[in-house]
Amino acid sequence: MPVEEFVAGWISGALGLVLGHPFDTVKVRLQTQTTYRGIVDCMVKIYRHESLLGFFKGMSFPIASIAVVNSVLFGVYSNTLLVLTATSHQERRAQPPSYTHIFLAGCTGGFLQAYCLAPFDLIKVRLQNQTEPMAQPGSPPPQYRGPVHCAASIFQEEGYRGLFRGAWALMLRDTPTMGVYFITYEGLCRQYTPEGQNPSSATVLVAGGFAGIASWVAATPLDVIKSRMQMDGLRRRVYQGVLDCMVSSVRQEGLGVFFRGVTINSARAFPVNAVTFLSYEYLLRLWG
Ligand SMILES: C[N+](C)(C)CCCC[C@H](N)C(=O)O
Repeated sequence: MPVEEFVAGWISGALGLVLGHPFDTVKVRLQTQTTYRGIVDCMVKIYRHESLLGFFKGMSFPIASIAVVNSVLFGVYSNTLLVLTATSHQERRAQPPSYTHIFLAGCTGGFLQAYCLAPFDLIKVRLQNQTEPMAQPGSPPPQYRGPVHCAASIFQEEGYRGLFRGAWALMLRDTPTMGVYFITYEGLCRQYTPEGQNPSSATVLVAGGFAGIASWVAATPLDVIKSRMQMDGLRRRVYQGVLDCMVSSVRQEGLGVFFRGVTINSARAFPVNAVTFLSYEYLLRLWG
């Protein structure tokens, strides 16, 4: 099995992740808390109350897990294409796979990465939602002292299954939208690249950026539900399941609830995924 896609996926994912984490924290807060009036209000409050560090809450686990998560996504995507079309990544410019195959490979990658991502994403969301300033002597300590403490408390209180809270919503979110992600990327690259050639860096940046936006716009409704399911269970359990969470969120807040965080998500998605795809393509070319 070709391994360079796995390694390239890991490194490129890590670069994108650091760049996008501050936006991600604002997004998660807007989706799950009602105290903020909008993006700017949320940013100002985080900065005043928690300093710049507040934006980087919950980042260490995603950094540690991105090795697994992004390498599974890109590695499975590329190897599924290899199975479906019998072409390796070196041959794919000359013999481009069909969009159906790209979509199917993206969905497969998305489905498997969601399983690896679920516990890490849960811990990230729980930590991002702690609004206490970090390390202030005298103030009451936050519920979770850090990622390991958070994982251990969830495990103690809710068992192994507790670590997979929201995993269903995450899988439903990522399986089709990772198909959208790769289709948009490939489609845009092909559109702006002469046949048989490699896309230019500018093309890769723009195609990657728009792939991020398109897939995140499609993913936002289930992203909101996912984040809410993950926060559920922290105190008392409110939702019975994914469907119940959808229905009661719409009843209480109207259909607009499905688009909470979509603006900040898109603003984050462009740079993150431009950098992710550029470094991914660059590394693969470097290794031949
Ligand atoms: C499928 N879904 C839209 C959820 C994600 C697509 C982009 C994934 C990327 N690592 C990022 O964090 O932006």
